[in-house]
Amino acid sequence: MSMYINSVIGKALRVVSRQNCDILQRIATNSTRSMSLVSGYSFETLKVESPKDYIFHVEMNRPDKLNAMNQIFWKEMVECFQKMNSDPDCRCVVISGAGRAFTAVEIHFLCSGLDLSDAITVLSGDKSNDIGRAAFKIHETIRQYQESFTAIEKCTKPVIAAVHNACIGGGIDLITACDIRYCTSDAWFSIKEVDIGLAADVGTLQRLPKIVGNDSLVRELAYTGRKMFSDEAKQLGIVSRVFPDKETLLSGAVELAELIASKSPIAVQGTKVNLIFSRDNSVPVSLQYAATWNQAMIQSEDVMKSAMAGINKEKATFSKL
Ligand SMILES: CC/C=C\C=C\CC(=O)SCCNC(=O)CCNC(=O)[C@H](O)C(C)(C)COP(=O)(O)OP(=O)(O)OC[C@H]1O[C@@H](n2cnc3c(N)ncnc32)[C@H](O)[C@@H]1OP(=O)(O)O
Repeated sequence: MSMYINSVIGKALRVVSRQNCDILQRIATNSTRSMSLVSGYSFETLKVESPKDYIFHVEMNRPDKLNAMNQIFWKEMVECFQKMNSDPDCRCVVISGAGRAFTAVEIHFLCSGLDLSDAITVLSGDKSNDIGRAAFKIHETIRQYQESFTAIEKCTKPVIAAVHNACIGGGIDLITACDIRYCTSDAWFSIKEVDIGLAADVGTLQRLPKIVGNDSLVRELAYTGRKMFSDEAKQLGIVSRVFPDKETLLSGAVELAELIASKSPIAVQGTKVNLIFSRDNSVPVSLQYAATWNQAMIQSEDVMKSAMAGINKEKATFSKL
């Protein structure tokens, strides 16, 4: 019994001393950090800033083209989210679009990096271009584009999509890979692929039905490409909050990110991993996975810290992960 008490006291002391180190470290960081680009995150199509401790704001940054997604974007998304995944200074991400629209995918880069007219040539049976080889190449490209949004799911830090104005085609693929979606009242959504003669192929058809839980409506939207406005998106649960304008949207998203980032990163990231696992697996298999996950994670110092903070009505701070 005394061994147990000693170990609890020992653990608690270690927790408190690390808490103090954390606080000092945070004060030091705060005094030097300016609200600017995060170093090491230099991209052409994405701007990454840190508005608050542990919060990263990724802004799609091609405002002149309404944040159309070009080849550089597809590549940079993977690099950026992989980097944030292993960055201990990042605990929660907000993604938004610069300028007047969230995103309107650039149609020139469909089909194996060719522009649309090249693609049409291939599809109309250009004999100089073997169909089998072209298909393999296109397959590879589509898989790469899929990875650009799967990278959002693979990043264990929660990602909040802040959508204003147009969210078209690939924009919906992107936001359905995010954890939480907020939008402005002027936001509208369109599964536009059908209008360019395509079945959506980078995530919408796979993820949206699991978000919405209304199969009939998903089919209606996907077969017609019709605009869905923010009130309908909210009613369906595609977005969880609607804000009057972009400014309030972004501050609402950052506020939510701050709350998430104040929790144990072990708990938050474990929750994301388990939610995604459960979405893709049966309840019994997912329960088994959760037990295996927590047989290790429950031993984290964060559990003790959280419990003590709760008892003492204090705010816990957690070491970097
Ligand atoms: C493997 C496949 C992976 C992904 C597949 C995804 C499929 C899709 O995303 S399908 C959807 C494709 N996108 C569209 O159909 C949207 C096309 N754009 C529009 O309909 C309009 O631009 C608008 C969004 C309704 C806005 O209209 P408006 O306000 O009149 O602005 P514009 O003058 O049209 O645009 C301003 C500027 O942006 C450029 N731009 C807009 N959309 C695209 C785009 N999709 N691709 C490339 N560029 C785009 C537009 O050309 C203008 O540029 P300028 O240089 O000023 O001319």
